Amino acid sequence: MGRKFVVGGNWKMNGDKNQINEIVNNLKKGPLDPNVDVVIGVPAIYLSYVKSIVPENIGVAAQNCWKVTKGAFTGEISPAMIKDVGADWVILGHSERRTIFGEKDELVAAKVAHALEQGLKVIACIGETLEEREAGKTEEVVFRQTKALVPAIGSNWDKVVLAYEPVWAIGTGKTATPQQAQDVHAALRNWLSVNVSGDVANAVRIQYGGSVTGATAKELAARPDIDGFLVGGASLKPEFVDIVNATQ
Ligand SMILES: O=C[C@H](O)COP(=O)(O)O
Repeated sequence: MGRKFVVGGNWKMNGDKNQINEIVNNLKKGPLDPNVDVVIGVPAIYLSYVKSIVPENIGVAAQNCWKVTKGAFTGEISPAMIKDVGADWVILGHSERRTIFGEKDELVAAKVAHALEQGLKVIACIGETLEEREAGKTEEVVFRQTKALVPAIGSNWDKVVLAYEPVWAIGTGKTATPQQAQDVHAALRNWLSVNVSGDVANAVRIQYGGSVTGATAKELAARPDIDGFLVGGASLKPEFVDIVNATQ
């Protein structure tokens, strides 16, 4: 069976109730391809609100969480809390968490392990910086980031979506070419077949993220190892529907 296309909208730190109503109304209007999994990553403070207005067929994700259930961690939220308000996904290891907030591979892995243990599904992000790409280190970097996740994921690969997001393409308007993205996705799948298993490599969905728009989505989606997108800026706009429907 083929891999089901999965499109995430990562709103980042954007939106207020008015804008959220507009985005959700637009998603309701769609129409959204029923053969695509859609997940929206919303600011933590709006998780409950979004859950109360969004149709059941759209998944809701937190954009981060901490690595234990509860305790003295001011400002953090736990996977248990995310589940308690009805959301069942979390985005972890986003490059903005890694670069702005200094999250290292080990911390991302600990968060992934705990989120999975608590029953959340995880969009785990990896990707190289421009400097790393120009130094020819793209594969080295994404393999290192993925390797750190392997023990954290264990036998839960069916609850994980990998998001390959080259940092130089995020929010820059500079989308990776379909071939650049396909090459990294194929290399990742090959790495997984050698280091995890052939079954996991075949089944895991790998999203591309980085300046995806309604105009660029179709060509990217046509590549064999691109199984969906993680969309930032365009997920706040009506064109998100076109991105969801890119395989039609
Ligand atoms: O999580 C989404 C990515 O950071 C992509 O963001 P962008 O589509 O605004 O480039």
